[in-house]
Amino acid sequence: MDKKMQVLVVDDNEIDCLTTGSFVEKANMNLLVANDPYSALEIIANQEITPEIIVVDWIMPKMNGLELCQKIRELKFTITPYIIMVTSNSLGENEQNALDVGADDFIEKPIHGAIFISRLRVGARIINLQKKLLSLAHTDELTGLLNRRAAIDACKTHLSRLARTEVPLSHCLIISDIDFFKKINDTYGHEMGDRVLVDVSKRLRNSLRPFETVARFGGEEFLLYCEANEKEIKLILERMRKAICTDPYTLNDVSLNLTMSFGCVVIKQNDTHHDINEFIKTADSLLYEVKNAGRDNFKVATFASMKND
Ligand SMILES: Nc1nc2c(ncn2[C@@H]2O[C@H](COP(=O)(O)OP(=O)(O)OP(=O)(O)O)[C@@H](O)[C@H]2O)c(=O)[nH]1
Repeated sequence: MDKKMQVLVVDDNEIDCLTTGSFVEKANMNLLVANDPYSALEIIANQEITPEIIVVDWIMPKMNGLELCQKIRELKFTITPYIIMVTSNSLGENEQNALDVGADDFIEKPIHGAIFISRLRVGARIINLQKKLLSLAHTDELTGLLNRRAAIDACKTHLSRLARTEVPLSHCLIISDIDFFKKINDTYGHEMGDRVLVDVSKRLRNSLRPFETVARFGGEEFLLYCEANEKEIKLILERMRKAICTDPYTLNDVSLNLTMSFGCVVIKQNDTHHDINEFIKTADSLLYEVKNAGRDNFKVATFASMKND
């Protein structure tokens, strides 16, 4: 089931806030309340609960709704919130001003409950469309894994977390590639090749924890990112290698076995200022050492040791 839409109501008048809030709850949406624009900006900055629809009263002391709307539009969001401006001051010029500074909708006080709820639903439709687009832009259609662009974004997030942790930790970035994949396509056809890619994706995904990253990086190439030190990652990679090669891949009456090769760079806190592409390049060069040495194996090295090579 879809998660409830997060709606922030910003109004300095507590009674109006209660009335508007009751309509939000009637629309089966989750209500957040701010009695002044500064608290609203704090709630918006909170990473845990980003409001998706913001209902802003125009007339408020210190900062009015128009200014708040402008400030919100200067912020960066993954999903841009839908803003409904509310005012008792409904001259045509005001409506135009509100829309020009970035409001998506404009309604008059006193609020007509049923119409307001319908307008909240318009906002919810726009937010859901944005989510759908984002998911399409980030997902590999065949395997359902993150695609290359989303993988790079996810790695950047992991790296900035590593840079900020207080305990000494290390992370691992792995590039892995199915061995002789072209032969599978050539021998059994593209449909079997696709089936293999889907199955390999599942096996890789199941080998890491949910908060770690598994992405399809290219044709038969995958990027994985996890929290582990050198000793731990060797155990994880051996488990992964076995998960890939032990059970056969089947489609109709065809059943085949395959192997995979892995290059893994261990990243320490001191390395986090480097560009993500340097880590990817390093993992890739380790992968090609494995390919040249006969495949079906992994190679692990710290980023620092590879930089000094
Ligand atoms: N079925 C299928 N094949 C794909 C897809 N994307 C890429 N490929 C194929 O993957 C194959 C990759 O071949 P190569 O790069 O030569 O690699 P390989 O045969 O795995 O050889 P090594 O990596 O050296 O072990 C090519 O034949 C591509 O056409 C896809 O989405 N589906």
